[in-house]
Amino acid sequence: MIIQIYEIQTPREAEAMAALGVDHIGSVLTAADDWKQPQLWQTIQEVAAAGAKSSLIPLFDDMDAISAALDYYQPDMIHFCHTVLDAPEGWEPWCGRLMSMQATVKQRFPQIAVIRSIPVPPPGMGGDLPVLELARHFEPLSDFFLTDTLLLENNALQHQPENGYVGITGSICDWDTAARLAAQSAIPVIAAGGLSPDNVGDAVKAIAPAGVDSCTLTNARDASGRPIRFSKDPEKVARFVAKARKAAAQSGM
Ligand SMILES: O=C(O)c1ccccc1NCC(=O)[C@H](O)[C@H](O)COP(=O)(O)O
Repeated sequence: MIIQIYEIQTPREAEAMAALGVDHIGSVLTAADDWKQPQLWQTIQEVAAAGAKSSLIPLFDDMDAISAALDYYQPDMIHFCHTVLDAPEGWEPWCGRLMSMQATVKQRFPQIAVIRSIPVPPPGMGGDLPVLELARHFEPLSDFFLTDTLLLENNALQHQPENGYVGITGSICDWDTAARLAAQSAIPVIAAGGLSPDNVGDAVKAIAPAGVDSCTLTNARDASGRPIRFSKDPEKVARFVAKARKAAAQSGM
């Protein structure tokens, strides 16, 4: 069972995550014109030194900036999180262009694995969205899928926390759809979206994924109880790891 934790941006947090048993340690590049960050380079070096694997999300589509960042950071994985289904021109043309991006990454950086987020609506919503069909398009050019929660309002796509990208909602997706994706995919599927120490065990049993991922509900919280982005709560991460591994063992995974 792969344990993946996001929004690790400093060497100290990377060292702490690896010590807690986290396998994939994820970081984020928020802007194409600010992709080069020496502290993040040190963070990715720390991940490797600690024996974990680094994953990098570019929240931009500038292929030159993405290539320069991959050459500089040399992460183990690049993670693409596009919403895809919100494309004004329709999801299929946009999916084709995103597949070209993944093909370019694989050609230029064959040693870097590709994680592709697959948007999954909240429980009982968006049943007509082509989630499984979308995954079949991406599968030949991906090494991992990540199921992540796509926020909807009255079954219509609403703005995601990071516009144009699926993720960090702190809300669960439809686990039946996630389970169907895990069953149909020939590549490992990591379950994400609103996972916490309290529900990760149920998610493992419901989805039977190759891994689980968390961001919001393993973050530290401010005085008002709101999650603090880019600040992890080590005690929550430790409980998340323990509960996920216990559920995997109980399920014979
Ligand atoms: O980590 C981010 O800042 C991020 C931003 C935009 C899209 C995806 C992002 N992270 C990808 C992840 O795998 C998150 O851990 C995943 O979305 C789960 O988030 P949460 O529901 O907060 O657990």
